[in-house]
Amino acid sequence: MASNEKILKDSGKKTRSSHSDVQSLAEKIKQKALENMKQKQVEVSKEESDEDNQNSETEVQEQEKEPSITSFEDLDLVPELQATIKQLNFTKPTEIQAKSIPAALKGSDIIGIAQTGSGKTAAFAIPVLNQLWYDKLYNYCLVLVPTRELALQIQKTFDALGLEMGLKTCCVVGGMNMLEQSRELMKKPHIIIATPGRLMDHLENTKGFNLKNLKFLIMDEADRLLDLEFGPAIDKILKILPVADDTNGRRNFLFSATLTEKLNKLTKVALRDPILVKCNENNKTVETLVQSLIVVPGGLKNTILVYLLSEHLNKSVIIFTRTKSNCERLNVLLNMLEFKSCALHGDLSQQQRNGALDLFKANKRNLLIATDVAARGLDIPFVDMVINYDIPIDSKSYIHRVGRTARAGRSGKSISLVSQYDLELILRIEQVLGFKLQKDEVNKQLVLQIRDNVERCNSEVIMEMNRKSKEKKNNKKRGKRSRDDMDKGEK
Ligand SMILES: Nc1ncnc2c1ncn2[C@@H]1O[C@H](COP(=O)(O)OP(=O)(O)OP(=O)(O)O)[C@@H](O)[C@H]1O
Repeated sequence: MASNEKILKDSGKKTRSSHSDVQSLAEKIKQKALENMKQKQVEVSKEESDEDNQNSETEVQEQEKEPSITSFEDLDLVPELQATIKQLNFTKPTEIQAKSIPAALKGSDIIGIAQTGSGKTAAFAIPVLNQLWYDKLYNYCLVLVPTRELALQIQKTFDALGLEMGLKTCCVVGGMNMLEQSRELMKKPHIIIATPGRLMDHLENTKGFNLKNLKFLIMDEADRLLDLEFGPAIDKILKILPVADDTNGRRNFLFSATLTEKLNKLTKVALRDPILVKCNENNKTVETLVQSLIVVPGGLKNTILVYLLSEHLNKSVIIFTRTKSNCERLNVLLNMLEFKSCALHGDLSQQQRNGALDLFKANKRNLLIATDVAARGLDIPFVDMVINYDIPIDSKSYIHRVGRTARAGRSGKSISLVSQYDLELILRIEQVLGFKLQKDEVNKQLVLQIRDNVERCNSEVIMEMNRKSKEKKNNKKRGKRSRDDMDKGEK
């Protein structure tokens, strides 16, 4: 396992840069960003405030402030569900559960807004399963989510809560075998957890599959699903689903940590007099999360990351990057420096993605390097720390990323590596959070001493990655040429 001493020994070189230069450079960067900030009048999380300002036609009634129950026994749930709740050691309902489940059991649509790691999945799964016990219908509930990993995770939560009910669930996500999914859908599952694109594929192409029986539509990470990226698929799905306006119509639950009820896009979900349940709306992130930043002078980001990981050896850490190539590069670099890391990003096959997550969850790798595909929803109970190697471009991504730690009341830490180009983003995030992130200091001498060796390894990694991508391009060209020759041969 790498450590700063080991990396130091390998480098051998002494460095000459003075530390006060690094300090004064950081101050200069900060001043520059503040000037830019004032000059550009950067609005606080512009996309959120734009949505907030748009009038929404969705009339929402806010749930009373105090939760109406303090234990799951206060809820009129079927014994099979009470039993599995106990088996899962859910001793008492979280705030979002205590506030939203009673309203859901009474038949209301729900807009649930609560911090990351606060139990939103069970908040929607429990009322659905309780009603399913009476209705006993297949294709009963559709849960839409933005990522495949989150779909697989929510399926496990439903399976655990529905263990005593003979529940059948089906996960319909991209990157997995379409035919196998069709066969699973033909077995008439009660609960379908899906990403929008693949669900549309099945609705359009899988014979005999339809959602006419649908009684519940759940949108987890609803604000992400209502983003432009998912727009076409979501619109098509909503057009196909049974209408929500009559008394026996479809029920709707929308949940997220960063949903705002003023989203004018909510109207297309056709919510029926939804109850708005907001928990801790003033604190975007949980109190048990310690958040800080390190101002990184140019060219030192890789070194400071390695320094931090060496200072927190054996800790379970998720490192977020903005790009897949940074994700891949860091994974190769950290493994070269004898860290135990794995990568999770959208260019990997689903099998590779699932494999990386399983290795990390089983603590066979204590470092997971990921793009924002892993930012929302993933519930890995013992993540000690989140490091933003690249600062996310919007405050919502920041809130979801750091929310991968400090879950279910546990403590956690996040550190954001801030270069001179990121200071405006950080200032904007701090304005959304409502407080300044504390600034961590590093042992500059040690950082400067390991820099040469880290950067030498990094250059080797970049050369190797460039060689591989050239090889891949040449193979593609060769493949294309041989197909063209074959075509010519056939003519
Ligand atoms: N009542 C409860 N008591 C104890 N633990 C709970 C309870 N409800 C949920 N949990 C646990 O809390 C963790 C977080 O739950 P969940 O993933 O549903 O949070 P979330 O609010 O959906 O988070 P995110 O916003 O990141 O998606 C899970 O491990 C879950 O098993």
